[in-house]
Amino acid sequence: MQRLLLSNYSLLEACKLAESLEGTAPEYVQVGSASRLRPSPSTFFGRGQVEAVQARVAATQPHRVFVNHVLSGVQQRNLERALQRPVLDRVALIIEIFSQRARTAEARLQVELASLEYKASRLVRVVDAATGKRAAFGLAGEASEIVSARERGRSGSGAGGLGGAGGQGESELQLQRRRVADRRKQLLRKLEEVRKTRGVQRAARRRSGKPQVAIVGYTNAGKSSLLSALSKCGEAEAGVEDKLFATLDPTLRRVMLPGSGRDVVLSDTVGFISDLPTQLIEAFQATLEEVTEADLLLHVLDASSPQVLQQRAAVLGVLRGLGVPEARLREGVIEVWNKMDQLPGQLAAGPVAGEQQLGERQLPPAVEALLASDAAAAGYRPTAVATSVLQNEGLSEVLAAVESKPHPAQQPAEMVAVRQPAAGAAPAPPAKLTPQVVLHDRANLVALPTIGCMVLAGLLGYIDTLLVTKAFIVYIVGDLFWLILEPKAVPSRPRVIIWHHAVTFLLLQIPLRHPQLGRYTCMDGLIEWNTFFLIARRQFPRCYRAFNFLYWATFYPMRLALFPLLLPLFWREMQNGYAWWETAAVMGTQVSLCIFNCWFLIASWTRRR
Ligand SMILES: Nc1nc2c(ncn2[C@@H]2O[C@H](COP(=O)(O)OP(=O)(O)OP(=O)(O)O)[C@@H](O)[C@H]2O)c(=O)[nH]1
Ligand SMILES: [Mg+2]
Repeated sequence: MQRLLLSNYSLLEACKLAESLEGTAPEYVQVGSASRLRPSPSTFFGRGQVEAVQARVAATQPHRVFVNHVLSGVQQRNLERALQRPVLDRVALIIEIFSQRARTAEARLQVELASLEYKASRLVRVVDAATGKRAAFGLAGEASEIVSARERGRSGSGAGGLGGAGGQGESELQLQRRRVADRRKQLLRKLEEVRKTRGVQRAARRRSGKPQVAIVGYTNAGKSSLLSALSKCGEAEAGVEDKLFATLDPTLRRVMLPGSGRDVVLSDTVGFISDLPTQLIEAFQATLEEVTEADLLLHVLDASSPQVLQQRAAVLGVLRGLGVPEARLREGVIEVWNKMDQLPGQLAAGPVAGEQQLGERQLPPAVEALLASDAAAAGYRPTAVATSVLQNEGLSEVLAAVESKPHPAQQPAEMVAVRQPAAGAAPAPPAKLTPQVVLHDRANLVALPTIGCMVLAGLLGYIDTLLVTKAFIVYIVGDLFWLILEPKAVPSRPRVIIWHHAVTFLLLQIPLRHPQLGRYTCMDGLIEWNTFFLIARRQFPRCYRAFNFLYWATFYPMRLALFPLLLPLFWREMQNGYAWWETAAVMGTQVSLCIFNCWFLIASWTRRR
């Protein structure tokens, strides 16, 4: 069993945080009040306070010590030396809780990135005094690998001499740094895929015209409970749990507004906390984009918490830090003052801070104070609703408040672009799915597999390749005219695609005259499967990963291997008594298609980057 010690900062929350670590039964020591602490740069606590903790550590023999502040690397290392135990600061503890909660691959990636960023900033050795071994802190396992090379060098100097050990130490530090940097790059790449997938899914939801409403708030305020109650999905499904950071992945549910019958999409995401580690915010960009991209925010507050005002300020701070515009904070936020049932004798559920209702009801002192301060500050005047999700009260008021908010006019789909990415991450592609594109895509989702199957059947000898050539020509001519008449039917570069179709049309004329060439043009036709995966990837965002994989798995062998391979095959065939202009047409068009494929590859890569 682990026991932890902590200093006072916000004791209640600190205890909850420490208890949130699975398998922890913490013991608390208060070494000073936050207001009176003047942090020492070397050990954070003053000498007397360190001695008090040392005495307590000697008496209780905890495995680790948790200090409920953000410590510098030096402070952490010196405290570890003084206490002879691993010391977790607030950031490390929160990251560790996140890592224990992470269930999905996406959450694990994000937590790993956060912990890597944290560790990269403090490559220090952590020693378990009890065993004398290096001990993991923060995230189990990995942390123990990252040790201070300078420390190593020093400890090795007794045996091996200063110079040699120091040099070895430095190179080891560099090695560790490089490993961290390599892994970081890898994680960023994977997370970029996640962001892209989410961006595409969001764009698809936007096209459906449903306003996006994100539930935000301090951890444990009741966000998932609200989602569960409004969407009538089960609590387990919504991830309701009485622990901090129970929710890490976004959960989306459709909810119908009773007045208009209109649907909105509600998303529940990770909860916030004061001093939320910046590493976590940056790593959770993919998840937090559900918040920054939302049309409306439902800010859930735990009205029963004595810290509710600080929590509210912390959440607003995080939202601002995420880049949510001030205008959205002023106009696009509904505050849900939850857990009203825990305030003895307090108000019945209902609006508490609508402009007319101010002061008309018996408000909890916290809300009173808030309204007074907001009135003084002027400007930030959210609609507020009091609820007790547990007792099913105030929910219809929440929906009415959502309904009353003007939703931003729907932007044209081509304007919908994913916002600025996290530092170091690549931008996701804009979603350019106009109705013209959607219609054209849908037609192709039927036509392309049909042509693809005919081509396969022709190659396997089940149907005449002349028939395949004719069907192929019908498709190419149809699509060519479609694009000439409506160039906006494709997301980009219609002229290049028109040129491609014209070249293909020309190539297909020769097997019409010489059916023996049909099997080669059938091979060319296999490419339509690749085009099908490209369009399916765009049109079925839920299956983005699968279609993306199939797209790239067929791209290289077909476009970059098969097409050039057909050049010598065509050439050999054309030696058997064809007119010179037929040879020139076949070779010229096939070379053009190879060039088109190279261009296509470069364009795809450029877009990815
Ligand atoms: N008394 C009371 N408890 C509530 C109310 N709403 C939610 N809870 C409880 O508060 C606890 C936390 O609820 P969640 O919905 O999981 O909170 P959350 O904000 O999603 O928490 P995280 O995902 O961990 O950030 C659960 O035990 C709920 O049953 C309420 O209106 N009154
Ligand atoms: Mg939750």
